[in-house]
Amino acid sequence: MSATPPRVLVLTGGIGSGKSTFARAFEALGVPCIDADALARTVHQDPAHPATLQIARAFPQAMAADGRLARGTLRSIFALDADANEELKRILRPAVLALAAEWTRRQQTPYVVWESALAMDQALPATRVLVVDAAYRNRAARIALRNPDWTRAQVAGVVAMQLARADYLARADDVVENDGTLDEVRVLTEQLHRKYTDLWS
Ligand SMILES: CC(C)(COP(=O)(O)OP(=O)(O)OC[C@H]1O[C@@H](n2cnc3c(N)ncnc32)[C@H](O)[C@@H]1O)[C@@H](O)C(=O)NCCC(=O)NCCS
Ligand SMILES: Nc1ncnc2c1ncn2[C@@H]1O[C@H](COP(=O)(O)OP(=O)(O)OP(=O)(O)O)[C@@H](O)[C@H]1O
Repeated sequence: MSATPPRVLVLTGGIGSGKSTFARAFEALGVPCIDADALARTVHQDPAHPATLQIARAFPQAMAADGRLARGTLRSIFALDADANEELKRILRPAVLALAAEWTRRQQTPYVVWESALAMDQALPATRVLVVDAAYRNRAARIALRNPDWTRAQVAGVVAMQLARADYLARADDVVENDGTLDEVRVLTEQLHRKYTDLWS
């Protein structure tokens, strides 16, 4: 294990902007990446986790019969109720942060990537923030391909509950545009990786 923990590059942006796509490109360059949504899922899909029990007390209508948080609740419950969404994030945040910090300490690279759509409204501890930005029409079209069961209104509902584009951009150290091809994603990621390696090696 290295003496100093890796720097944390927070990779953020709105739903469908391309965070996971950039995370895969960083991974291909040997940078360890972790996804806050996936960590949240390990928590709320464990019926015995204290945070899941807390969610069940606050939102019994959001639970599946097996005691896990039901998938699909983002569209049907949390996107429709800002207070409920804040409460869900407040419950999950400490558990997600603890898992992310513990994972980070085990990495041995100069930096790691934490991917999260909620990075900035959740004030994740970051060395640097990289925002993925894409035109709304591209995001909506990509989400429609990835999640064919989501209506346009549901996509718009989730977008409305996230930070505004200007707020993401205002808090970015770096911004990367994702309106081109996957080849362009690879090239842009290589450029960013060179920059971060120069900064942090
Ligand atoms: C609400 C949940 C159960 C919905 O799960 P579901 O499988 O239906 O959606 P999925 O996880 O694939 O999310 C899809 C996308 O929606 C966006 N999103 C997810 N949760 C939220 C939220 N609470 N608020 C705004 N956008 C969100 C992200 O862009 C995400 O990638 C899940 O997304 C979740 O646990 N969200 C909270 C995550 C959280 O609070 N993390 C703490 C970070 S520190
Ligand atoms: N440049 C691109 N060209 C073609 N398809 C892309 C591009 N970028 C992303 N996609 C596709 O768009 C969809 C959304 O991208 P991705 O999952 O990376 O976004 P995200 O920001 O992680 O989304 P979420 O917040 O929902 O997790 C995926 O199916 C992905 O394969």
